[in-house]
Amino acid sequence: MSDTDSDTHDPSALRTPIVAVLGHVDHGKTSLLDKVRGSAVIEGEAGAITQHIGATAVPLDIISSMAGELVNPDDFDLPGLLFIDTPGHHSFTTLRSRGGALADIAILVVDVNDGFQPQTLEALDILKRSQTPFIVAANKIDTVPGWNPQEDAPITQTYESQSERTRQRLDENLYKIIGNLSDEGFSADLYWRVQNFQRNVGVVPVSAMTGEGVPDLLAVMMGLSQRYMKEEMEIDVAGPGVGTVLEVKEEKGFGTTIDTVLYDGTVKKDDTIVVGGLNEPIVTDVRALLQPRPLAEIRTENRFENVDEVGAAAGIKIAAPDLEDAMAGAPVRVVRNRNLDDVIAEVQAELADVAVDTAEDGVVVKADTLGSLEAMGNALSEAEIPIVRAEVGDVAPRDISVASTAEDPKQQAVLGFSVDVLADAERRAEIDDVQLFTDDVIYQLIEEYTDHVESIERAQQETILDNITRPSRFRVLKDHVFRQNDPAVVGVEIYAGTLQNNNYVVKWEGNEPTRVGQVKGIQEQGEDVDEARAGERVSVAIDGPTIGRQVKEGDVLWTDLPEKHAKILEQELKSDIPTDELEALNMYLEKHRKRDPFWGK
Ligand SMILES: Nc1nc2c(ncn2[C@@H]2O[C@H](COP(=O)(O)OP(=O)(O)OP(=O)(O)O)[C@@H](O)[C@H]2O)c(=O)[nH]1
Repeated sequence: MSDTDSDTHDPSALRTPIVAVLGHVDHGKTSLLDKVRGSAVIEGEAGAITQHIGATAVPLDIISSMAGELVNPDDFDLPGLLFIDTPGHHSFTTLRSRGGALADIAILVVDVNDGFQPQTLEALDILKRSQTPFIVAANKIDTVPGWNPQEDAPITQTYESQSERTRQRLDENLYKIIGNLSDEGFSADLYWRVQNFQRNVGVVPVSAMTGEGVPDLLAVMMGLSQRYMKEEMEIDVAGPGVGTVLEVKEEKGFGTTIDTVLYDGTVKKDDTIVVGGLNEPIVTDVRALLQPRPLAEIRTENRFENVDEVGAAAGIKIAAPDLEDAMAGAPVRVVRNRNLDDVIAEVQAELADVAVDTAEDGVVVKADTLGSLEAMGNALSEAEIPIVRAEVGDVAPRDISVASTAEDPKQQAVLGFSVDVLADAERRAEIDDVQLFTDDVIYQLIEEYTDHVESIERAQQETILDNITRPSRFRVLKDHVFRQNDPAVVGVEIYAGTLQNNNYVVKWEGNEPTRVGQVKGIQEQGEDVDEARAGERVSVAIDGPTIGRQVKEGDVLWTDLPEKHAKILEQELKSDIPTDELEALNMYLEKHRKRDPFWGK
């Protein structure tokens, strides 16, 4: 960093970049956060890192001592990094600010052995959509066979301590990850080869277990923030605070509180704030600003410490009246010296931004936060599942009532993402026959619902199939005439399809079909059966013809398919009938269409 740069900006006016951690389950998000926090505590001795509500602030000097020579504090004027404590893309989608992601920068954790997994792709999709710069932590390098661990060392030093073979194994896995990133449209490389972090994604090999590569990770994040995000970090330190609700929580002695990440300005005790609520913006006065007590004092009666003022970026618990309807993911704005109506309008505009498109008919969707509701909206729209109502909150009886009025049984469903189902809602669902789906992973939730839709569709098809005449083609066997007529009884072999009792039978002469009679019984080896399938030889009683006249030995006969049935079979049930039946159907259609090209269309 040049001197001129640091001269022109007052360092106190730059806020801490907010960092979020994403990745597939078990790839090590929590461990990596713990490692950074744990190392920071050791490096900084007591009190150097500050525990916020929902976040941990690691100041620049601590980062510098953790990263060693990789981070020279004189090169930076950003105050450090603020790590959001809840990993995963769920919290990431919750953490939004004016139309974008609240996190300024993200770490995508990928298990170096496991590689890309479904939630890695989901996380990438979210990062792409929100245009959040990110780096990839290729985690668990210590599990590469033959690994020689170097506690907390930078990656170059670690590399030098590995055997040729081990290094090769690691490299292979790293290049696989780089290839996967490229498949998803991100040009990526090992971080030390990346010149422009705005254009290329840097991959940092790390171990959350041994701390190897953690110095590199911190250095890259500091560098990236300082170089490309400094302007966005400039805030009006004394200005009215702006933040996002992380969580709405009941707190003994304080009533309903909102855990908030403040990303601009300050919030003070007694400030009037506007908070996004379920029905309308909530206007209230800050009664208390609460921070967790430092670790050493955690045993005291009171878990929180009262403060008079907080500046961005910070995680803070706000206690104020009337917060019951506050929504996680909703905006929080301090009014201070401004027109209240203007601030309310700003909050309303932000809420309108995340409104999910609803249709006349569709499923009911509930989610725990505004951001996750929006993510559900996107995912459902991609899956072409219409939504009739989308709201933040637990599944309540009135959601069931709405779902129960859907005409299409497939839409008599409630999809709840990361929410609870209230007991009376569950009872109501049972009575009203409304299907409830809840999950903490969006794609799984959608999969459960589409499976359900498919099973309904299958059942519908099966009912149709039960009521439809099935095609068949069969031959009257030579020397198997057991009775001439009233009814005629003959041995037949089914070539294709299914011959069923009571089917009418047709014979083609040239292009002309003639109905010759009706099946009045099928016997297989002396036993009465309802149908005979392709390949089987059975004896059939046919009421109508006399053998030797309308029907002769060796004749090929067909089930007489009503035109309407032929049409349904061809247009809707093709994939539901066996191949041989389809073959019989096609031959039958072809015969008819020689005569009348529009038959069965
Ligand atoms: N050997 C090794 N194990 C690791 C490393 N990082 C994480 N693990 C282990 O991998 C498992 C999953 O780690 P977590 O940190 O819980 O993973 P996560 O991504 O936070 O998982 P969820 O929060 O469940 O999504 C744990 O058993 C960790 O001990 C690493 O670098 N090396």
